[in-house]
Amino acid sequence: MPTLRLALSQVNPTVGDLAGNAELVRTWSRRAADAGAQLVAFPEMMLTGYPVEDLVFRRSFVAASKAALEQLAADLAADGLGDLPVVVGYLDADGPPQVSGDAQPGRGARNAAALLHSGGVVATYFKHHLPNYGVFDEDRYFLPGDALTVVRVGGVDVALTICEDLWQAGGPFAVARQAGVGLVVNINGSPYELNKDDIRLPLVRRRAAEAGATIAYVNMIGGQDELVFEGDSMIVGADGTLLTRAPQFVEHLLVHDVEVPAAGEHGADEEELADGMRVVRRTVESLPPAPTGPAAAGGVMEPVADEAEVWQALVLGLRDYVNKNRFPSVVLGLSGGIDSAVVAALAVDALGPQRVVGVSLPSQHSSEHSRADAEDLGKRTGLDYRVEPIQPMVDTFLANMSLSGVTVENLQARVRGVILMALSNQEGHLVLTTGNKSELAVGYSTLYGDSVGGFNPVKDVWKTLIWRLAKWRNADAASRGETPPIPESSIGKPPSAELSPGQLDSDTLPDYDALDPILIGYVDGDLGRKGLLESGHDPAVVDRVLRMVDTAEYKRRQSAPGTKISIKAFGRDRRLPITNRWREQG
Ligand SMILES: Nc1ncnc2c1ncn2[C@@H]1O[C@H](COP(=O)(O)OP(=O)(O)OC[C@H]2O[C@@H]([n+]3cccc(C(=O)O)c3)[C@H](O)[C@@H]2O)[C@@H](O)[C@H]1O
Ligand SMILES: Nc1ncnc2c1ncn2[C@@H]1O[C@H](COP(=O)(O)OP(=O)(O)OP(=O)(O)O)[C@@H](O)[C@H]1O
Ligand SMILES: NC(=O)CC[C@H](N)C(=O)O
Repeated sequence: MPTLRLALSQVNPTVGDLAGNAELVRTWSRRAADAGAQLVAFPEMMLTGYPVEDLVFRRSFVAASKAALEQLAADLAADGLGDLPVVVGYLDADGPPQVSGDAQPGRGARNAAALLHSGGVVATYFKHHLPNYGVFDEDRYFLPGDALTVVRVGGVDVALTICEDLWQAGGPFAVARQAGVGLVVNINGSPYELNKDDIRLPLVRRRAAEAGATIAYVNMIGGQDELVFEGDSMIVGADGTLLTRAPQFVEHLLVHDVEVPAAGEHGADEEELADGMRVVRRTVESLPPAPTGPAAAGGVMEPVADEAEVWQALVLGLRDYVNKNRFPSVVLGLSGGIDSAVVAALAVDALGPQRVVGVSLPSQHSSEHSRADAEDLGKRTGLDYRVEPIQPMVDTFLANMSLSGVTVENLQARVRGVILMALSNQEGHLVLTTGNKSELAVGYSTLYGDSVGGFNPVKDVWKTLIWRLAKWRNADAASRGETPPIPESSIGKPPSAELSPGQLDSDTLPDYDALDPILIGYVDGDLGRKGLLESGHDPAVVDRVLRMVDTAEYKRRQSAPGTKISIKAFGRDRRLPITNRWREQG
């Protein structure tokens, strides 16, 4: 059987940066060539970044993507890489003009892959299965392709496929079997969700069986607004053997020698096969010489603990949001509580302590331990720690307006928000907001107060998971002989907003140990009241919690973006009307 040395480039593109992304392809193709690769693959929509959303409707953007692809092919040849087949994702269009005012906006646009060789585009493939659920809206943007592209590379038939093609049975992988291909390259923009890697491997195995071929799966890494991509690139043999698997959340060149059956008789250039799909065949004439030595061992990355995985996802999501939007630094309020402590530790891991400003904003209700814990966090992490007392400003409001009760509670949170935004305007920091998913679910935050900010690293993290993350991060530091970043007393103390004397979260909310399972069932699991009661929850608590969730939609709709880590994050994953009289019954 012929052996082909594959290189999968698990890289971090930036949406809209066509020149920068093309440069990444050139750099990583050079690395692949230096490693002796005979075919290198890059992720879905590599040239444009992913997802590009309504940029698809910009004719100028589509034209720029196509031009960048042609230019890239020429540049690779000029770099001396003309012999190396390079598979790269990009945005194409072969339909009528795209204007968002059209009856069918975006029709004609294609989520495409190209194989570049000898200075040109040898073959293109258009994604067949378009995901249109959860965070994906690809029916809004793209037309599905109806042809499987098969390229003969060094005596092996290689089929090109894109992400969702792998998630559905039938279509390209079934056609690949009929076409007798030896290898299917699948390029991805598959966003992270906790435990998705456990689904991905069996899925790739199923498709290997369906196609009767080796599968080379390459996924991007990096943050893009609310999504973070983890990589998890891998190669699985036709018999389901996991041959190699890349680490998550880091750029990586996965190089592996695969033995693939030699291609048979060359079929017709175009023929109709199963599922109404055609096969289009192309040939790459020359290849880099077969490598003399073995490929450096790619290895098989073992899964890590859930907390470690989520921590890495949150760090990368935050780092890329800050850096790709070109913020020099971030600022957040440090209350001495667990949420702001975890966000500060994430920010320090993402950006380094010199790019994180933490501000203690004490009022007359702030306890001594809160101030001390905030200061202790500052010392442990080395961030830029500051103190800005808010009581004089709150008192000025109260001297000029007659306010009482919750209004005064919210006033304190809002004065803090004003101060953080002032520091942002004055010094250029991005404000991080710290509300966890449980608080967002029940609306336990002050609009334009503690919810103020441009990005929320823990938006999709349930409160009970916040505690687990804090404990894991501290233990991880201790195991390396480092100072744990989060003060133990911030982890142990009962949660409190400290907006009125002796206030505790438990005055208003059920304990988080009782609250979170109900919220997880209702939000992540889409259970109704009946389903929640069948799961054994107290009916009175369920009714109270569901009401809080339903009536807090207006707060969530105005909330800052934050990294998705769960199966259903607030935002695009869960779209509900704000004006809504429907309440769960019986
Ligand atoms: N449907 C709708 N569409 C648009 N806006 C709507 C609305 N319904 C109310 N509103 C507006 O929202 C206002 C009420 O919201 P808001 O001003 O936020 O105030 P509200 O939700 O009444 O109070 C905030 C609660 O969060 C607690 N809190 C605050 C800060 C931090 C923490 C924490 O521990 O993390 C907890 C605080 O103790 C208090 O119980 C209304 O006065 C109205 O202006
Ligand atoms: N005294 C304070 N000094 C600085 N920031 C504060 C202070 N109090 C609240 N904040 C900010 O407002 C956010 C909401 O905090 P709050 O104490 O009201 O409840 P929380 O959701 O339990 O958060 P945490 O666990 O961080 O205390 C905090 O995470 C912090 O960013
Ligand atoms: N870009 C895509 O087609 C992604 C869809 C796929 N179900 C995934 O999450 O991996």
